[in-house]
Amino acid sequence: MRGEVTVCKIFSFDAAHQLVGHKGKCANVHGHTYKLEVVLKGKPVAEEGRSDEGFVVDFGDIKALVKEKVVDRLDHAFLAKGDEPVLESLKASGSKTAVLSFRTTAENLASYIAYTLKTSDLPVYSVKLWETPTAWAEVLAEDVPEEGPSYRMYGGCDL
Ligand SMILES: Nc1nc2c(c(=O)[nH]1)N=C([C@H](O)[C@H](O)COP(=O)(O)OP(=O)(O)OP(=O)(O)O)CN2
Ligand SMILES: [Zn+2]
Repeated sequence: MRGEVTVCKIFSFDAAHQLVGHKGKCANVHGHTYKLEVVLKGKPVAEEGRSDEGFVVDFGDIKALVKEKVVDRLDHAFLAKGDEPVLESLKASGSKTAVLSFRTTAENLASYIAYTLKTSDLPVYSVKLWETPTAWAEVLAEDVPEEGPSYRMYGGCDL
């Protein structure tokens, strides 16, 4: 739309996961330093003299919300679907886990993050999640179904 601007805030978090049943090495428990790019789109605030004059959303406010809703929940956690053999022993030992109910692919995680932020009052345009320095998944907010990503139809989420 005319006058709109996209802005982006970038985050990073470390997490472990396991793709049970994967044909290759990702069937092992392993970790990633994920990079998360959150892109927002809107018209910059026009009112003169406001603290947020000229901002789409204050980068500091984006940071606080994305940290609270996403990063702090996933950082240094074992990201689980729920069927990983190692999950119960990790929980029993007090390790941080995030049981998401979906297979923890980059695609599903990006969809989960896009839905979480879209339903948190941010004018989200897109979410790009880098799983490795050479592989990412991107979800446009307009492509997230109203009822949420399909995993919500067959499972809950403890976050
Ligand atoms: N479409 C997807 N394919 C794969 C995913 C995924 O989430 N979506 N995930 C994995 C593994 O979890 C892991 O990310 C391995 O990915 P890969 O790119 O194969 O990792 P490498 O370390 O081999 O990367 P290089 O940069 O090529 O060394 C697997 N597939
Ligand atoms: Zn992986």
